[in-house]
Amino acid sequence: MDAREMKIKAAEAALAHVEGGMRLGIGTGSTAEEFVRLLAEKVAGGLKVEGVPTSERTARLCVELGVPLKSLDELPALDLTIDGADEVDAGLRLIKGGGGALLREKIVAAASERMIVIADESKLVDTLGAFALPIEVNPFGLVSTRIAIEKVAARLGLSGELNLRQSGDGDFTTDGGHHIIDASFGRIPDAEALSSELNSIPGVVEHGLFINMAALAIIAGPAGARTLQANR
Ligand SMILES: O=C(CO)[C@H](O)[C@H](O)COP(=O)(O)O
Repeated sequence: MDAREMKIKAAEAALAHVEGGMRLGIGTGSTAEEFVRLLAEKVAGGLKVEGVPTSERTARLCVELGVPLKSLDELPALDLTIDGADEVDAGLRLIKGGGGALLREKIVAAASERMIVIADESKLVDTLGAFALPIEVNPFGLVSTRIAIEKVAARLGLSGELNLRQSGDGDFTTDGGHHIIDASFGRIPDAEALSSELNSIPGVVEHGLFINMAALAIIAGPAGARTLQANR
């Protein structure tokens, strides 16, 4: 089974949690897009759901495939969000934001009664941090914000390169008009502490640590999909 087939397996298993009438948060990334494709088939077959997309990219795919969309202001309380992740640990702590949508993803997940993460098994880790942590920052005062991030990291015994994410024509800009610093800290033994320290920096808009947000993770490997439950 190749990586795409594993993503489809995870998306199929997540679809089993979707019921008619649900208000869905719809994630961003290649795994979430497999979910959108499967959801669109169900919608074409008569399933009635309304979705709130977590990015312009996901919104475009949903429109193309006929998945009905609303804004989060129109549907401020959601039943379920299905989204991918860059890393998942056994406590269902996540690193997200590889696709640059972490702010809307976190807002949408927080507005949902439940979040289910879908991923292939390459995303499952013992300790978060092999994937560089995306930190969404305001373009104003970037240098100061960067220094503040370095200080916070040093207090927690972390260090590593901070790279301002680039796209084809310059600095990457998120749907919200911000930039992303990818922080290669390596192992993050205390994700909770790093999360709250980063949240205290004014230039940090949001970061890609999702803690106590996912209720289930559906992880697909060659033998099929298995479900990990948050123990809280
Ligand atoms: O957080 C995300 C986007 O901001 C994605 O969910 C994450 O990057 C995983 O993407 P993929 O399913 O393509 O590996």
